[in-house]
Amino acid sequence: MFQIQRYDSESDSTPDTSNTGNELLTKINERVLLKRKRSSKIHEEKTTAYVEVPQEADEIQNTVNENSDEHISPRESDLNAQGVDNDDQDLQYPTEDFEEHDLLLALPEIEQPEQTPQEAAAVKLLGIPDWLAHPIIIEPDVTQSIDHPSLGLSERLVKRCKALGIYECFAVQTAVIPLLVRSRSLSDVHQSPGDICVSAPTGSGKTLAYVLPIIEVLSKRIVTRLRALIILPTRDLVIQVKETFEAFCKGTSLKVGAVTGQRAFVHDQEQIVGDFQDHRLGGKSKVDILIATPGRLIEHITLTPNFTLQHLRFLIIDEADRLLNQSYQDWLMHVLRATQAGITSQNKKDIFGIELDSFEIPKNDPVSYLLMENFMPVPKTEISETKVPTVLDFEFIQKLLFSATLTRNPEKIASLRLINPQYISVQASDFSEVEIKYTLPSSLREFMIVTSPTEKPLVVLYLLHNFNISSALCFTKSVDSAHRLAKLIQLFENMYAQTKESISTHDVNMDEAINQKEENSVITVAEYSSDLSQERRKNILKKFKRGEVRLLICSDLIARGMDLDRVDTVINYDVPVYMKKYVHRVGRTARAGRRGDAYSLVETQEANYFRGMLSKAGHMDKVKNIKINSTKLDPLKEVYGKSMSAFKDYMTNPKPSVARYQENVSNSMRIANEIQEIVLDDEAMVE
Ligand SMILES: Nc1ncnc2c1ncn2[C@@H]1O[C@H](COP(=O)(O)OP(=O)(O)OP(=O)(O)O)[C@@H](O)[C@H]1O
Repeated sequence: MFQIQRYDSESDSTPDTSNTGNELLTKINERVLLKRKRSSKIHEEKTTAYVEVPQEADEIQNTVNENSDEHISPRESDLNAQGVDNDDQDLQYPTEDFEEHDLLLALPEIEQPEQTPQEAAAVKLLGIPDWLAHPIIIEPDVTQSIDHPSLGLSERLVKRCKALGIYECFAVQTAVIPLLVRSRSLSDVHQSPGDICVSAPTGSGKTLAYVLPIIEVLSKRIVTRLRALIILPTRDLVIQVKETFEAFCKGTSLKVGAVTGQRAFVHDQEQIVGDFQDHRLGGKSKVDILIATPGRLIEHITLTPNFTLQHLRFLIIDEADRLLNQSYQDWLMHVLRATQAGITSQNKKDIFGIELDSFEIPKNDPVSYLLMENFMPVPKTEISETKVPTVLDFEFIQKLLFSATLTRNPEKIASLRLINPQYISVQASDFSEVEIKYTLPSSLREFMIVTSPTEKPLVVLYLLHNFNISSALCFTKSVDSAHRLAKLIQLFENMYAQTKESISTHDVNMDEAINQKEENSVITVAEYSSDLSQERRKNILKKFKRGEVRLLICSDLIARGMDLDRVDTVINYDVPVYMKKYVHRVGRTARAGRRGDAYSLVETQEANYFRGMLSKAGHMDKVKNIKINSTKLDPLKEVYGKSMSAFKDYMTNPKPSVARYQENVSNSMRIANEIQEIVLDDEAMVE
């Protein structure tokens, strides 16, 4: 065994030639150096082939090449003579380079310069920040009685919860509610309340985890100001969350508003701002809590006079990973800027055209706590207690991110400028790193059925008629397929109903079947997609919730966040290409601890990909393979054949309403394709 010795400039000046260790070390160093030189030369050649080299650099390069002989290092010629690394012989280097590199060889002892804060921040950005890498793990079965003092909920709110059937807090609520309610009474007003990222499975109760504490904290307020803003990706979700807030706000004076692109802009304005002639930022807010989609929100920030986010106490980004992946993601920058309060918001002048007074100071909300505090001692309210005017204005806003598949992309997280963040993750503590990303409800059973494309509708019908399904969602890959499948199943059910009434299948009247209303079917089916008006969608959801519609055939519009508590089964008619989408779709069942089943119909050629996707997510062993023997489908085949003919008839001989539908389909297909591309991009970024 030879000894490795320190090699430094001093020992180099007085080399001990008798020391074989040092000789070896010298050789090693020189070989390393030659290799390094070779690779840098190769790299140089590669780069010069593509990159325009500045003239100066070109000249240096030429000089080196012209005088190459003079630049052969003495040590290199020695090595050449010894036959070491013959393949390096064609390389020649300037001597100065050797000297420069000598100190960096085999046993370097270089003093590391201290990282500047900027460098440290940049390094941090490259990897997952520590707080995100080490979540606070909450076991899914942790619960707490709703009136337990640790939650800090008032008697009034506890009573309201009980009236609405909430007696215990779920795990995510047990963890998050005390953090938010307690921060209200922090005695140290110089400390920011701290932002929170929450990842918890679908249906685990994330909505109430922010609804209850927001109501609790804000119900102490005296004047109406916009203090809580909840941002969601779709209109349907905005409506759903608004309804939840309204239900729990009952009995308080809190006012809840919602803005989406659904209604006229002026209607929105009238709903949220009392007076937009007289400039008093926020002074005339009509709402305490606003729920919005990002697009319409930005419109209000830019175009609605007196609409301000300066009073915000809570900023909630629900379905955060979806929102942060939106292609029009700069909404976030606008929102964060708009939250900047008072005299530091000079930049708002340029961005939003804020009016300035004669001293070049932006005209402020005359009752803004922050502004008044600059001139006089102002009484603190419970709500303003935690507000800390600091260099970064948005520090006194508590930001909360919620998702079942929270992004761990550091760049996205950085864009939120989180302050003292905590990451709370609801999952079994023995879960692996992969599973942290995709935690599914434990009450969910998952199955896959490998089948041919032509048998898929029959398999759906077989499941519906044999698997004791009372309320199901069936996901297709596009709006168009949702419509076609819904029509086909409706026709089948109408004909099936007729055969049930013991009319011979030969007597089935196709026209009658086509015109029959869905109520006459054995299983009532409806389509739910972005093709339908908001009003129609609302009605369909109502019917579904009442049990009047048993099967909803839908596009991915409903895949995220929608809470339909009756759903006992999810069918993936077309399997999703991304795991994230799979998680959200199957998460429409098995909610709030109830049981639920998910069936994925996988076409033979998709099977490998689908299995690969599940294995990559560490989820393969959770999905059971079931086989449906073709003979089991036989009893359905006769009626199915007839309904198929009726369906073809329906598609090829368009009645006026069908013609309208076909026109709609081609329009919506075009739009859907465009959207699909954006969505695919977004999802791909996440995967
Ligand atoms: N403490 C509770 N007790 C009983 N039911 C609850 C409780 N908390 C929430 N729920 C119910 O559980 C269902 C799912 O809740 P919620 O929609 O908030 O889930 P989620 O975690 O947001 O799911 P997703 O990720 O799919 O959006 C809702 O119907 C809700 O009313």
